[in-house]
This record gives sequence, C-alpha cells and structure tokens, in this order.
Amino acid sequence: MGIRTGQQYLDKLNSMHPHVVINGEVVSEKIAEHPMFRNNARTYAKLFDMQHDPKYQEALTYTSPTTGDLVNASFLVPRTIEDLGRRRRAISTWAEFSHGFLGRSGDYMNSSLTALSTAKKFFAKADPVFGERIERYYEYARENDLLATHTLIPPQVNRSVPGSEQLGGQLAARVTEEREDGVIINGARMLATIAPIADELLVFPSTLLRGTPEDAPYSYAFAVPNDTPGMRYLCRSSLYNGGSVHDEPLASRFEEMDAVVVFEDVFVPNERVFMLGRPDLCNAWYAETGAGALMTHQVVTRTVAKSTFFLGLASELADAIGIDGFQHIQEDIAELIVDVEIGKAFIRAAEVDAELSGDGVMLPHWTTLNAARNWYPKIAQRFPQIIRKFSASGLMALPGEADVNSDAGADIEKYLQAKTLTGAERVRLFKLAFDASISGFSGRESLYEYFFFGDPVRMAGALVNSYDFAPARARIREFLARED
Ligand SMILES: Cc1cc2nc3c(=O)[nH]c(=O)nc-3n(C[C@H](O)[C@H](O)[C@H](O)COP(=O)(O)OP(=O)(O)OC[C@H]3O[C@@H](n4cnc5c(N)ncnc54)[C@H](O)[C@@H]3O)c2cc1C
Repeated sequence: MGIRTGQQYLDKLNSMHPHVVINGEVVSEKIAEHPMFRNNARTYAKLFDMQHDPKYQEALTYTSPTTGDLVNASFLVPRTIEDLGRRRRAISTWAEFSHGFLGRSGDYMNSSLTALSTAKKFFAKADPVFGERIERYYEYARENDLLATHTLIPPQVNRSVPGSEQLGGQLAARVTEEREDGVIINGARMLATIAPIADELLVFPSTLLRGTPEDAPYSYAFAVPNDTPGMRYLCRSSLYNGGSVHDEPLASRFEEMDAVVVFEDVFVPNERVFMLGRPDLCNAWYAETGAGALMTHQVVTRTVAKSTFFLGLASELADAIGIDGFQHIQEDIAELIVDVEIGKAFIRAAEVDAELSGDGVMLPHWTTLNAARNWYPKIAQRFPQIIRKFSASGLMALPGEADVNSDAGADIEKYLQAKTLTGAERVRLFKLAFDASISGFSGRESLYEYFFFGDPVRMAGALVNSYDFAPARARIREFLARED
C-alpha cells in the first residue's frame, strides 16, 4: 500500500474501537469525529496528504525496497551521509508545516523503528528472533504508513523507589504471565501523547532498570494496536477551548492529547514482543541500537522549526508596535537568532561527523546530538517569556474574531491598530502571541519540551557520565607541565 492519504488515515481511525476516557465520557468509536480529537486528527491527516502533493512528495517519500511503493522517507535506513540529509529534508518538511508544534508526527517513531530494525547484533544478545520480529514490524509500519506513539515511564506514585517496588510491584505495567503464544500485561504506564488518534502504541523500555530478578517482569518491549482489548487511555482535559483558528491558532490545530495507559490482562502475541526479561538490554535499548541517535536527529530538526517560529513571531511583534529599535528587545531577538543558528549547526555537525554502526547504519554523531538534547529543553523555556515581554498588555487588550466582525470592529480598527498593522491584523497577530506564550496550550508546550527526553537533571548526569573527558583533561595536564 505505501503512503496513505489523510482520508485513509481518518477512516481507519474511525473504524477502530479504543477505550478512551475523557471528561467523564468513554469514547470508543469515530474518534476522529469527537470534538476533543477532531482538529488534531485533521492536522495529522494533512501530513499524510502532503505525501501525495507533488510539491512535497519528492522530499517526503522514497521507494520501498520490498514493494516498490512510495513510503515515508523517515523509514529510509541511512547508509551514507547523503541518506541522513534525505531523512532530514523529509523531517523538516513536516516540521515546517507544524512549526515544530507536532511532537509526535509519524517520523519520530518511524525513526526509532528504522534503527531498531537494523540492530541485529543487539537483539542477538538475547535471541535473534527479537531482531527478526522487529524488522517485520518495521516493514509492516512502513508499508501501511502507520502512526505510532510510545509510552515509557511507570506511574508517578513514589519516585523514591523503583516501579517494581510501588505498591508491592502492582502498579507499573509488567508481564504477569508468559504463555506459549505471547505475554499478558497488567498495570499502567504514565503517558502517551496522541494515543487516542494513533494507530499503534509502542510500549518500549525507558527508565533505568536494576539488573535484579525483581526487575525482570518490567523488562520488555512490545507494540499493540491502540484498540487492543483490555487497554484503556485516561486523557487529561483538552487545552483547546473550541475557538476558531483566528482565536486559537495553535491549539485549534496542534493540541496533542496526552493519556495515561492502563493495561488489564492485555494479551500481546509473540510476533509483537521484541524483548523480554533482560533489564541490561532494556537499559541499552536506545544507545546500542542507534534508535536514540535517529530519534534525536528527528527532534533537533523539529525544534529548529520551532525556534524559527519564535524568532519570526518575536520579530513581527517588535516591528508591529515599534519596539524593534530598543536595545533590550534586540538583545532578546539576538538570543533567538543564536538559538536558531546553534540548532542548525548541531544538525549539520551531527551529520558531517556521522559514523557507520556495527550494523552498517550511518548514525549521526551521538555526542553532538546528546549536547543538543540537553540544551534545547532549557532554552525553549525562554521563548514564551520573550513573547510575553514583547507583547505586555497587548496580550490582554485582545478581543476575539467575533468582536472584530461586530459593531465593535470600528473601535478595534481605531484603538487597536499597530504601527504597521490594521486593528484586525494586529488582533490576529496577538492572538498567535497569546497562544504561543500564555494559553494553556503554550504552558503544556513548555512542559513538553522540558521533559521531552526525560528529566533534564538526570539527562545532564547521563551526559557527564558518558562524556569522554580525556582529550580536554590531557590538555590541562600538558599545560601544567609546560615550563616555558
Ligand atoms: C506534555 C508531556 C507529554 C509527554 N508525552 C510522553 C509520551 O508520549 N510518551 C512517554 O513515554 N512519556 C511522555 N512524557 C513523559 C516524560 O517522558 C516524563 O515527563 C519525563 O521522563 C520525566 O518523568 P516524570 O514526568 O515522571 O517526572 P519525575 O521522574 O516524576 O520527576 C519529577 C521531579 O522529581 C525529580 N526526580 C524524580 N526522580 C528523581 C531522581 N531519581 N533523581 C533526581 N531527581 C528526581 C525530577 O528532577 C523532577 O523535578 C510526557 C511528558 C509531558 C510533560
């Protein structure tokens, strides 16, 4: 089949029967028509349609090596640095469409599956059958153009003990039975973004597991369709308030629902189980398979689009109300320029210094990407601050679309005009600033970017513990030894 159209994606979504709990309601059919999910599903449908648009098709697709159909380029196994560039162009084509506000566009999980499908040596440490299964699953996802999300962390009940010790080990999702034909899963995982509108859920390892026998039931990787019997999604309230694209320009399009995942006697057939009972390999899942590198390459590409959005917005606001010449405004705009350029440089450096893995995959340079993913969660917190600082009371003197088109329109034209904009144009721009800096949607975006790859505190620790300090320290010792 290969690339799907938006309509094919929506039709499949509407034919599935997940158990989605939201606002006291259980939604189990026609998910794509539900007011809480409709808009975001349609935004995702546009991404699928872009693959068929002659303007984007060359960037977004390549020819499947097995079927000859066109498939998404994020499934391309990179063998050369040019292949990495090919992948990046596809990723940035989607990221520019959403200005980086879609964190779960299909290319994110596709990147993970692409690397995993090649990591034969890694899977052979447990059983080569796992490597064969994940390659088949990757091909299934590629040829059916599936949209997947993932869920990684145990419930946040008591972080001073591992998941295996919470409530006697009864809370975190775990293998409760190993059968001839598969496994049974019970318990919960903390969060899965876009779960209600995804085709598939990847339940992969994340938090560090100890190598003790008690951790064995929590050491697994598997994938299930999002309407698998026994699986329930508990959604938060929506951050989209039902307004028009004029009044909620970001939330009305890009609000991605987050959901807790509950498993009750969920059966996972063997062919969808990719790791079992090996805490050591679960802990090495992202580092040793190359999945971490290809996923981070996707994320850094997406976040450059987002940084560019904030640079453009800040510059438009400053120009509109005539503050662009003030020094502290220019200092903040300079900060945004630097962020965009650093992001682009990270990608370029990671590609130029890419290396072939033991499985013959060209992986972008990990230390560079590791630095990028430690940097972005912090600098992204500045973006809404800068927009708030520039906009000030302009974020409150802000009637809506209905007012612009009412008798109040004359007042809006007169009193809410800007140096370079009519009243109606200014309202539209500041509505965007509002949604990017103080709306509930924007709050979630900041939280999302901060915790995207996990807790930044522990990520910093992981960076320090894995970094090769030898060359830098040798230079200090050499300098201390100099007598001249
Ligand atoms: C909007 C959003 C969407 C998300 N979407 C997904 C998704 O699609 N899939 C997915 O798998 N996950 C998702 N996550 C979860 C994300 O991976 C986690 O937020 C992240 O890993 C941090 O874990 P936590 O939220 O449980 O925080 P916790 O680990 O509970 O941390 C809470 C606080 O306690 C501190 N802390 C806790 N334990 C320790 C420790 N051992 N040492 C030092 N400090 C500690 C942390 O520094 C932090 O300040 C999402 C999160 C957000 C906010």
